[in-house]
Amino acid sequence: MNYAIETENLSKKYGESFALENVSLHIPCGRIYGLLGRNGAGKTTAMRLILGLAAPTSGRIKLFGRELANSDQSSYLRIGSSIETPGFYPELTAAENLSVFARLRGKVNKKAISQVLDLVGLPQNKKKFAEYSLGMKQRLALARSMMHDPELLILDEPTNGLDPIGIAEMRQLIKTLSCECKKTVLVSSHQLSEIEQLADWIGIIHRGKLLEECSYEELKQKERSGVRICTANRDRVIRFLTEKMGLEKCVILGNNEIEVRDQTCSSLEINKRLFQAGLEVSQIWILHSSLERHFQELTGGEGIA
Ligand SMILES: Nc1ncnc2c1ncn2[C@@H]1O[C@H](COP(=O)(O)OP(=O)(O)OP(=O)(O)O)[C@@H](O)[C@H]1O
Repeated sequence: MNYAIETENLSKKYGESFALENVSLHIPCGRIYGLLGRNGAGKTTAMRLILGLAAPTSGRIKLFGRELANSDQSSYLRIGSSIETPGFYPELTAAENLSVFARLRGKVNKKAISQVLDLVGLPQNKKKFAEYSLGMKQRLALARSMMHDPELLILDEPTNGLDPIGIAEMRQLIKTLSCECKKTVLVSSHQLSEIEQLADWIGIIHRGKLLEECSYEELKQKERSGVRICTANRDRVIRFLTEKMGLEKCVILGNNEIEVRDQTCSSLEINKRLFQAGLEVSQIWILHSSLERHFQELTGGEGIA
């Protein structure tokens, strides 16, 4: 597989603390890669290191298959990014703002500005940036990162602060950029549902460490089901399940609740055996585990968002 970005044991220390510790990322070309983690997990730090905005403490970064070397910054020209809160001039319109940033890059292509504003769905009118809604500001930030038609987009929490409709629109826009414009996208979020609906590849980062990296399909396979039992005889039921039925993965959830994560036995069978043993069950139901629980397990119970 070809990777747009590869990092090898990338670490960043601030004082004595690791913001990022031995993180090896693999972002496949042409895909949407979601970097998922709680606030402070290290997502922005990873992106800043990849973009050369901060120097790693140790580790290596490859962009488009080439090791980043101080003398050669050409790979950065192939990247567009929107990281942290991008600054715009409040008294200028969207097109005027983009024109200023284009000038900083060396050339102003009015057609490209107009095209990119169309692409992100921003009207080309006299409205000033100061009068923009948050959603429009986010779109303009995306437009700015796209102006030079980069192959790779690095977007730090692009849906932050947006309402549900704005989130859905931004998601659709990113998908269009990937599917129709063939861009590689690295996008971060602390929202599990967001990444779940957007990304083809997912990296889960927690306290500076990459806990898991896999395709969306692989992650989906980790969803598993179980059986939840509500009973006043919790301790007797759990003894029966483990000793008499040989079910190993039984977890106490509360005073009256048990979860059987062992999938060797159906809920029907469990119910029947408990009934035959005279153990009263007030409720029993099949549980389809969500990815959220998988993450909770990965992060030692903390969950994602
Ligand atoms: N310049 C800095 N100096 C000191 N500590 C920093 C600096 N930048 C980040 N950190 C610390 O590194 C850790 C990771 O921060 P980072 O911003 O990368 O997390 P994040 O996953 O992007 O979080 P958020 O979703 O809140 O933006 C945090 O503990 C943060 O306080």
